[in-house]
Amino acid sequence: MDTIGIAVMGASGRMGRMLIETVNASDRAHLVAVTERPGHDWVGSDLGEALGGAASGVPVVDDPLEAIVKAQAVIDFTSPEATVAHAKLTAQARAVHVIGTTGMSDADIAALDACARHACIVRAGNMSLGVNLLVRLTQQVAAALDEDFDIEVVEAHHRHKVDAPSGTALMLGEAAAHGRGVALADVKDSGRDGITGERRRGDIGFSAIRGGDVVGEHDVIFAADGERIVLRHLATDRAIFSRGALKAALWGQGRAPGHYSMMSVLGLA
Ligand SMILES: NC(=O)C1=CN([C@@H]2O[C@H](COP(=O)(O)OP(=O)(O)OC[C@H]3O[C@@H](n4cnc5c(N)ncnc54)[C@H](OP(=O)(O)O)[C@@H]3O)[C@@H](O)[C@H]2O)C=CC1
Ligand SMILES: O=C(O)C1=N[C@H](C(=O)O)C[C@H](O)C1
Repeated sequence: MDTIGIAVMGASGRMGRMLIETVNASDRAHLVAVTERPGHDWVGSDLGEALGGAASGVPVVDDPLEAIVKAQAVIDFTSPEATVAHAKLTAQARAVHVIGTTGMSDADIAALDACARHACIVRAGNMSLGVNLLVRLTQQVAAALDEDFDIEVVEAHHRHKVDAPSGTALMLGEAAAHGRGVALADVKDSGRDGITGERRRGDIGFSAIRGGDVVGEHDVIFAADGERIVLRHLATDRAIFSRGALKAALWGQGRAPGHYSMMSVLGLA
């Protein structure tokens, strides 16, 4: 069977390392190059040796274009700034761009939309099957309940995470808002502190916990007088994200240009 060539951006990161393991274990894909920032210790090395093992023949480069031109799919869990820069190059190369990076601004997303006119982008704040199913369930529950049920999204992550609310929490909030037929921007309440006043009816609240090595935990709470429904996802292994990303890279092959989500990849759209 033919395998597709993958470039992993940000190879030494928590997700970069996980993606390398997942691609190396796959019989449907192989690594062609990986990137790191200019000045990083690994740049100029063989990836296998950088990881402390045998030579792999896969170079670690600091020029994203050098990696992208070799690849049929680029998997990118880096930073918003880097991801937008990569998207422009990936669109020129007409490669599939799988984006897991979170913390994107509206301007970043508009830039990705422009790139998606030329190439297939699959982007999701969470690439796991379980979370994407939870997104669908959240929308259904929100649609079935009225505003007597207050919706709160609570998330927990490791101490190194730099953005809040998490990309997943925002996906869940969007799904709840969609189920209710409102725009999240109109009802979003994040970062409560001090004398906040009473909760506004219909708001969707967000709380973020940061600590230790928590991989990712999300609760969607529907709280009414006398009862509460809690929908929960617990991630215990980053492989759930990298397996989803590889699935998206394969799904995107030969796909028309567009800005797709994991819901399409998983058949949940
Ligand atoms: N959608 C999903 O399913 C998931 C999404 N994520 C998201 O993925 C992103 C990364 O998470 P995580 O792996 O934990 O973070 P890390 O900080 O561990 O990894 C990010 C890596 O990207 C590198 N990087 C940054 N800019 C560049 C650049 N210009 N060129 C090459 N490499 C670059 C970083 O290098 P340096 O350290 O030098 O800055 C680092 O090695 C986050 O936005 C996170 O929220 C995480 C898990 C699942
Ligand atoms: O930064 C992380 O680690 C994670 N980020 C994603 C998010 O922002 O939701 C997905 C997952 O929860 C892990």
